[in-house]
Amino acid sequence: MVPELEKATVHMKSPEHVRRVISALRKEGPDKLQVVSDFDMTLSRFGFNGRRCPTSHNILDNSQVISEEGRKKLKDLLHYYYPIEIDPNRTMEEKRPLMVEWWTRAHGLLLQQKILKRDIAKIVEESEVMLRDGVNTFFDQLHQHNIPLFIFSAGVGDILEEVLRQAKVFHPNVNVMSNYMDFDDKGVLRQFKEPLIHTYNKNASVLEKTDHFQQLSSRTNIILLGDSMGDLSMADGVANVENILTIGFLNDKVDEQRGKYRDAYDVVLEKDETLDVVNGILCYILGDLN
Ligand SMILES: Nc1ccn([C@@H]2O[C@H](COP(=O)(O)O)[C@@H](O)[C@H]2O)c(=O)n1
Ligand SMILES: [Mg+2]
Repeated sequence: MVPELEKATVHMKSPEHVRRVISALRKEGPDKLQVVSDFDMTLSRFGFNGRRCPTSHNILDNSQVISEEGRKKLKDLLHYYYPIEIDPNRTMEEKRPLMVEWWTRAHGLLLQQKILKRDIAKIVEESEVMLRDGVNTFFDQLHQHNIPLFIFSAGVGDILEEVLRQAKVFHPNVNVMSNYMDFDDKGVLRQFKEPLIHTYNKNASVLEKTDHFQQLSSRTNIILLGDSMGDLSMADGVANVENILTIGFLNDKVDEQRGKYRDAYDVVLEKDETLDVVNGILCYILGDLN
């Protein structure tokens, strides 16, 4: 039904459940469907040619507008907190305060740097960010069929929006919820807007000021894409979910995290830098409409 599900990167705890959900999504059609996706390391690539690709935070951290000392401090934070973020032996409850600590300290350092709004396009242009292979097909299929795509990211909203703009995929069906920068009247970064979104609070608790999911109340079928265990709660704010297919990219510490990912996500894509499987599933669901 979806040849891409035969790829060696694909792992499913229950292929039968996956088949059943995909059939239901196809039967009910695009008018009932919405897609909820993480950004960093889900729509963007984790690595290329053996090197890590930057997250939306890293795009800023590594840029020339940050002093050498600032860059070093931001890197030190990454090296300390990232292993905690992905540690399969710690609970989310243990991780939450530490993630708040990481984001707060990193944003505090960025605030000391006099980042200008007008520099964002150049910062992104000069970065090493890469979107996953197949990203154009993904965005174009959703746009063509008026399927809403909600990008729910603990990254930096202004940066990720610019990445999408430069890739020419920021279509009107795309909405973003993320950490946005607040600039003063001279265009200098003065703070990050509330609420702070980190890896383990991507749920209805930070969506109070938006009625995005309420506006889409007839779309009770969901495809959810993520790369973290925290991403699994991104669609918790959707009422009356009928069918949900969760697809998880397992990018890092694969052997250690495999068990948890296979238990939690319907489809796990191990070290797969493409959107081939997602596109194959969408292509099947949209079937004759394509
Ligand atoms: N200072 C920081 C804080 C977080 N990160 C990474 O960003 C990712 C969050 O964005 P999503 O789009 O994936 O929600 C997360 O994986 C952190 O590792 C960072 O690079 N720097
Ligand atoms: Mg991510």
